[in-house]
Amino acid sequence: MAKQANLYSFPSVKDNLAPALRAYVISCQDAGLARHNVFKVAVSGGSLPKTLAQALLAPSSGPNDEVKWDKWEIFFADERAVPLDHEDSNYFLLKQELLDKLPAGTTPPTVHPIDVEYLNDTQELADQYEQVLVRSFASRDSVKLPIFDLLLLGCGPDGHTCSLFPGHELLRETSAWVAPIEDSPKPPPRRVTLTLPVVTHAVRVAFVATGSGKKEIMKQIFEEGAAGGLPCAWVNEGAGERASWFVDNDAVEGVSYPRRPFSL
Ligand SMILES: O=C(O)[C@H](O)[C@@H](O)[C@H](O)[C@H](O)COP(=O)(O)O
Repeated sequence: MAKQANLYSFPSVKDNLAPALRAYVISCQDAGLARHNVFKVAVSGGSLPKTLAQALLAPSSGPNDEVKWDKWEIFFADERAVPLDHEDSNYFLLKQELLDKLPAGTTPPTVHPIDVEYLNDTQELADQYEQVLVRSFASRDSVKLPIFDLLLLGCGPDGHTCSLFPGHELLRETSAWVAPIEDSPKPPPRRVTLTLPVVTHAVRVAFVATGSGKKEIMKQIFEEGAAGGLPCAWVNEGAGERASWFVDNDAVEGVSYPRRPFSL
């Protein structure tokens, strides 16, 4: 049986979680660079970009602690079907929180937003984004599924991740890499998302969940496991020890699941 997902819990987001997340992301980056001289990462929306910015915009402490932005290829784990300058856009959020704040003189990462020409048709929007992945991954890694070096995901209060919601038929998607959703329970309703097989196939999957509002859902995810039917728990089951949770103590207070001391 695959080993269990790692649960790392920290007293403070700024002082402990963010530095640990930085170290983790840099180790995934360095592994990606060693494998194929590029770091392919997909990010979610929600609170993730802000925490990520806290982690990655901190000054480097030495040669082993460098974010090599010019080697990053950034994709979106899910995206809302809105223009790229819309306040609901995950691209816009990442841009505001992180990309626009890179130190002056930084060679920017390659970023792959959705093609807004197809906003009126979410199936076409998803198909076009899948083609972006095919162009980047298929010839080099695998033709069956793309293998991201890292996925950086959030966890919703209902146990969703990306735009994969509990009980939704999208969870049964087995062939598409990117799928449309028209009835997201979290607004806005029209989105595209990586599918579950793509998520569980990544080299590493990191979840970030903070605040006491996450306590109840964290109990269900970690105590009931995949049997509870929540997308986050299915990712844990599919990815096993390749999945790591970066949470603050408030989010997992009273949750029965072994915490690991953070180490790389
Ligand atoms: O576009 C989205 O809505 C997000 O990608 C979504 O999957 C998010 O990550 C979770 O809802 C957690 O959001 P919070 O981190 O804000 O709780």
